Amino acid sequence: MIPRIAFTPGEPAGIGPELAVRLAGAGSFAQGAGGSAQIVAIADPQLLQQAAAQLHQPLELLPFDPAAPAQATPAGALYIQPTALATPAEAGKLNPANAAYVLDTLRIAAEGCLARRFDALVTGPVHKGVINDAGISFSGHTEFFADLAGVERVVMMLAAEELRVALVTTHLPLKDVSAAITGPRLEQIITILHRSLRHQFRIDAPRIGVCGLNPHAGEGGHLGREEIEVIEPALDKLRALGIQLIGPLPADTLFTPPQLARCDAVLAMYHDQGLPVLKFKGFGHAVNITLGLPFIRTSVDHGTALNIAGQGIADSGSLRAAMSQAIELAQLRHL
Ligand SMILES: NC(=O)C1=CN([C@@H]2O[C@H](COP(=O)(O)OP(=O)(O)OC[C@H]3O[C@@H](n4cnc5c(N)ncnc54)[C@H](O)[C@@H]3O)[C@@H](O)[C@H]2O)C=CC1
Ligand SMILES: NCC(=O)COP(=O)(O)O
Repeated sequence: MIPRIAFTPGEPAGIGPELAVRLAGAGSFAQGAGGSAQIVAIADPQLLQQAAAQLHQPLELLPFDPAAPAQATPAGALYIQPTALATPAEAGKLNPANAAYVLDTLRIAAEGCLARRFDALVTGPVHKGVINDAGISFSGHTEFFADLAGVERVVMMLAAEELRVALVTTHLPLKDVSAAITGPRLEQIITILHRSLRHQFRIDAPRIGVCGLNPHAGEGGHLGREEIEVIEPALDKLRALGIQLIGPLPADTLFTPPQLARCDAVLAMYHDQGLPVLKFKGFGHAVNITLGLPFIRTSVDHGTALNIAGQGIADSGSLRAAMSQAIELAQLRHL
């Protein structure tokens, strides 16, 4: 089976367009770890050709026909579903006029996944700020796809070699985190994480390490009571259902090698509790996976990198890893 993968390069002024060209050049999806695939870029063709010219790398854009059987993408090429920019993009210079274009590409890709025209979706980085500057409320792909698919709860998990970190809360101001950590939310998140580790990552009896929220996991209630009042009762309920949970442990204890060796995944309470550790371990080849959606979605571990956009020095390792992971998950789904 040749999976058909939708690919959105993301913010047109960021490194996404040049990473698309690098991805095509590497041809890693034609003969890569995940096997062969048909990659369909949902993007402005001129934008991709402009990036190819900047990199002095040829890029062939092949017309995408959803009615034709999926075919492996040849090295040096991408299939394209053309989507027009509102205005030409300049590397490194954000323009709110193109925010609607970015969201159009995401919507086309996700709707294609929901309609089973695509087997998975790989996203490049978007700039959340410029979309909001355009007057469109947007906090991230994760939340956008959950809304579009009509799913109440999804889980953001980033995976590098030997470390998986999932988050209870995602793009939330720190002052709102405590109130967002509720028993029902923890139960939903851990259930989705557990199910995905079993069925998508083929771990029979996953062990999940859970961070506390407060320093020293609350120090017995002297440094915060969320562990005692919310987290521990939720974990006890889930343990009674047979889920193996370690914690809540202080995050600075859980993220030590002996504790990590006991866990198949770590659940962090908020974005910057878990992701700095993951990025220290695997930045450049880690993959962001949204669990709990009705379709497979993976993404890069980095942002738009405006400071280096257009210079031809952006590392495509994480995009290639995200592509391989999506191909692998799509193939497993069809077994
Ligand atoms: N998957 C996504 O759509 C993500 C989007 N973002 C968004 O990206 C924007 C910029 O975020 P920042 O915090 O500046 O993070 P960033 O990841 O864009 O940049 C941080 C540093 O890493 C470098 N860097 C990032 N990717 C690189 C690559 N592939 N090769 C070489 N160097 C690379 C950058 O040059 C910069 O020095 C924000 O709007 C943020 O929300 C951030 C993370 C993920
Ligand atoms: N730090 C990861 C991140 O912000 C990616 O978010 P999303 O756009 O994939 O939801």
